[in-house]
Amino acid sequence: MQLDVLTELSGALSLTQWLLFFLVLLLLLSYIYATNYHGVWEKHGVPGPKPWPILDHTLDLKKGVDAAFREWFQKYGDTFGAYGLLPHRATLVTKDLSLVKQILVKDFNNFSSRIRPQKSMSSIKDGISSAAGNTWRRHRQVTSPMFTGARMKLIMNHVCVSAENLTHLVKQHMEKGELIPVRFVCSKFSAEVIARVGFGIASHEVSKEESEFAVFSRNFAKSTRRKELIATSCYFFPLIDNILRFFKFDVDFVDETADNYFVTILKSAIEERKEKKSERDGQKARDMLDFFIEAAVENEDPRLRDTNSKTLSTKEIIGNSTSLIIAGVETVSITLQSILYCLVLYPEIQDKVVAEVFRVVPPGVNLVYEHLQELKYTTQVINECLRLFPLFTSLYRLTNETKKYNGVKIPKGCAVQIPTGLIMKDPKHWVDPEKFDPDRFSPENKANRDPLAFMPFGYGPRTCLGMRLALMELKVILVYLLREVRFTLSERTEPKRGEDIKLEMISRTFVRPVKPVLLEVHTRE
Ligand code: HEM
Repeated sequence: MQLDVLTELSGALSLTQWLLFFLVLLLLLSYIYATNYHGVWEKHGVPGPKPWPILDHTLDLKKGVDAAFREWFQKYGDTFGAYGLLPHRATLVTKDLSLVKQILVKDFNNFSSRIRPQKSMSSIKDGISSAAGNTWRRHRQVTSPMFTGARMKLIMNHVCVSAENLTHLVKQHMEKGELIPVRFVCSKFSAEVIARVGFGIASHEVSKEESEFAVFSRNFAKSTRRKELIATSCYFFPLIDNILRFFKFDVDFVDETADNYFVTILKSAIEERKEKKSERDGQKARDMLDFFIEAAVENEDPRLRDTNSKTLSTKEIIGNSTSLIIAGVETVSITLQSILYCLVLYPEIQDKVVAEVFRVVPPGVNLVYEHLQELKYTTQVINECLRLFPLFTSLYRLTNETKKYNGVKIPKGCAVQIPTGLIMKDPKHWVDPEKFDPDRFSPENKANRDPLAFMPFGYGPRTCLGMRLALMELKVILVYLLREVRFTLSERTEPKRGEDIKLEMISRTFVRPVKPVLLEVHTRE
């Protein structure tokens, strides 16, 4: 009977009518799919902007995420519900620090998974920053001992060698009368540090003119306009992403060539270390790879399912290694770029930092770990740069189960976005927030502020794993550079004297200057 109806219908409709019918059906299904998560916040009484069908808030966000969020915070208060800020998710956005504390610290178990604004199918998908729940705990147990204070003290000499190499490179540019391409030279430094302390690769290998390790780690996260456009479409229809990947389109924010390069060198390094493992039994780990090898088990090992075991499969070791490279190279070099930019904008602050550096580490004295604690004003300057030029402007979490916090019900599966960039400029916590003022971080001023108002490295159990290493690198390099040279702006530099720096958001994840900073450099008298 049904077959008869269909046969009759197929005869009654022309080809064009059939095509139209399927087009309307496709649009209808797309509409249902793209809006099936709307209404969550209305149901739970969380205020927020109304989404557009299919486009969610894309049109509002055209003025910039910060501008749109500021407007919505003004209208709806410190917490609002939105849609599609993360791919195909209802997203709770909050700058209410007591709710932030519940999410990042007090009820961490309900928010232990991170959600990324963009998906990657590269090796990093098997590493710590993508790991969820119990798998993340296992990864963190293996990796945390690599970044303790005692470990930093042990590896500081490697950082110093790399800092010396960078200072030499800067002086070479200076002698040729060239401007300093700050991000380029700084990423050589941070790549060299990771190569040495991570994988035991000698620094002269990395400091070679355009070494592969340095070039690939600088270009590991590579975004193009085409990729950004595709990523935006995938927000509404994540299926598009899968289809494009199936047909081998390059849509990943991680550069495939760089990923292949690192996976290849890591595979052979892991094999080599495993073979020599028995020779090193009982000896202390020399680098991060040694820590990984200690935790290495076969892919099918049942201990991989035990949260408390310190184990990783080979795939996870590779994923963690590439995650540390991607997380450790550009982050430090872009931050160093902002710090040097702030120092040239405020020469009187550069003078104060230099005075402290010479007081703590006088000429002829070798820098040691204990000196770093004494660089109090330099640390204040670094913090103020991280506040004004945060690399990551939001933290993201995924809710494991439906729960109510401070009267706000957050349903299971919803994303949470904490706009740390805006919190670090919120007049509620910061007087005259746009002003560069390192004294905000004096002990007295810090004591009067909620610690959650300053989160450049995140907060709680899932905070940045490499924070200690990053801060050590930044302080060491400032000591080495500022003892030798002075940075300035001129008519030749980028930005020129009197011009403002323009920033852009890459892969909806991190912020960096649109044009790489180029500075003048002079010998310090
Ligand atoms: C100035 C430099 C850096 C900044 C501003 C920075 C910032 C951040 C932020 C905001 C997070 C997310 C935290 C959260 O979700 O609560 C993060 C995570 C992470 N960072 Fe950093 N980071 C820096 C340098 C480094 C370095 C040098 C390394 C290692 C070599 C590193 C490794 C990681 C890892 C592995 C994670 C993921 C941790 C996890 O999921 O458990 N970072 N970082």
